[in-house]
Amino acid sequence: MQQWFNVSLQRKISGLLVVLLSFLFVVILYSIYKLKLIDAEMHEVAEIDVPLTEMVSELEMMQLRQHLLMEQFRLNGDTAKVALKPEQAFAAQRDGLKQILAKAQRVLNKSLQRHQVRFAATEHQQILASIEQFHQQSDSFEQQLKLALQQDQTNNEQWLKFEAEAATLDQSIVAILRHMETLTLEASRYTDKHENEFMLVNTGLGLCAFAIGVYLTFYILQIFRQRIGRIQAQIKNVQQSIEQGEPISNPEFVQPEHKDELTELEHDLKMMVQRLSEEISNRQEIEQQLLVLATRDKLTGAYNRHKWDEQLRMELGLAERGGVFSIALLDVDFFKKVNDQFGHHTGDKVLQALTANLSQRLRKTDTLFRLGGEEFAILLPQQKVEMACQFAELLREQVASLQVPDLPAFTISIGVTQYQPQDDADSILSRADRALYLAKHSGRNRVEAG
Ligand SMILES: Nc1nc2c(ncn2[C@@H]2O[C@H](COP(=O)(O)OP(=O)(O)OP(=O)(O)O)[C@@H](O)[C@H]2O)c(=O)[nH]1
Repeated sequence: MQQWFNVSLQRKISGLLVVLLSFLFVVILYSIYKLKLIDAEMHEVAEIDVPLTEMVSELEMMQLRQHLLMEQFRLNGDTAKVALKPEQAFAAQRDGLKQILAKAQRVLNKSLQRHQVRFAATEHQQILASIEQFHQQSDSFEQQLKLALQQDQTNNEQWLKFEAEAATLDQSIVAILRHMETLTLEASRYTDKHENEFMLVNTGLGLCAFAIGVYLTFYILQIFRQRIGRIQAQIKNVQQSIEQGEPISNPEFVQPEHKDELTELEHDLKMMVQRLSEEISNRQEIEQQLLVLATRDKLTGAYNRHKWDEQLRMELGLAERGGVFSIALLDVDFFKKVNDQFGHHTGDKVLQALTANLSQRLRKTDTLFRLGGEEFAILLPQQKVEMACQFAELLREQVASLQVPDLPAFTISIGVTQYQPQDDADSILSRADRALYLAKHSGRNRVEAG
């Protein structure tokens, strides 16, 4: 069974069709066999039972005629009133009777020899034996009647004896007739029964074949619908992910239980979806890293000069339409000494500590940039110079009081300026630079506005 699931789809469908066709083949074979049987039975009825039924009718007629004859002879006792003499009348009667019985014997003998009698063959033989016996009784009766008539002994007593013997013959004939009738009736019932069986079984088998066909069709359609549905869902998933540039949500990857063309296709598609999902995730990660590299300073993590230029241009654009903003330029005091005294590595640590401290204090809208060396800038949107100076003073104080283990204390000087109409990137930066220069030359660890 397990192997069957692993064969190709074409072989699966072919297998199911072979099952269905085999079933239909059996149904057809059964029908042919049953039809032949019924045909043989119909032949038997036509060749045996119909002639026998006709003979039964003829024998009944003969019997009636014999009764009439006997009655005539008995009542009249005068041979002149009937067309034939009694012995002639009985001989004619006997000949007719014998002819019919001989015909019946021929039909039965022929059918028994040809093995056409399928039903109750022994009973047919019994009929033959009864007919034979009747012939003997009839011959004996005829002899006695002939003798009695020749000796003219046809008195009442004699007629009563003949009547009794004729009644015995009658009974024999009646027994044969009833036997024949019973057999023909049972034969037709037997044929009817076979026909009904044939109809019933064939209808049942036909319905079974139909049910199997319908089941197989729906089974195959269901398999296709499920599998193709899953493949379509995966393709849709991939399409959405490609359109949105997002990794594929929950890409399932289940090892297929059985192998055929569709499961292999499904499996390949899932592999492709998984790889695509990984590639999209990797690409996003790389894009994120590139973005960080392009906009952030590697040492401190603050935004770099490139980002500063971009943000400053944007802020200038907004300010030209009526906005306001300030910038603060800040520089570590005597940083060269830190480097010289504690080493370049400690100098780096100082820059990192400064960045971390400033970043903690900034508002969400403010941004810190490292412009180069130990020089930093803060962009303060919607801030006038007074507020910006107050904020810069706060930052300066906090840096001055900063104590970081293994790092020397350090201070910063800050130059603050506000956007002024007609400002561009260079002019506003130059003004801030001049303010910083002033702070440096005024003793450092100071905030100056420009
Ligand atoms: N450790 C370290 N030092 C740097 C880095 N960038 C620049 N410097 C050093 O910073 C020092 C700046 O020195 P100066 O321009 O003379 O300024 P200063 O010593 O801070 O003096 P003032 O600014 O006048 O207070 C130089 O010695 C540079 O080598 C850096 O990324 N790391």
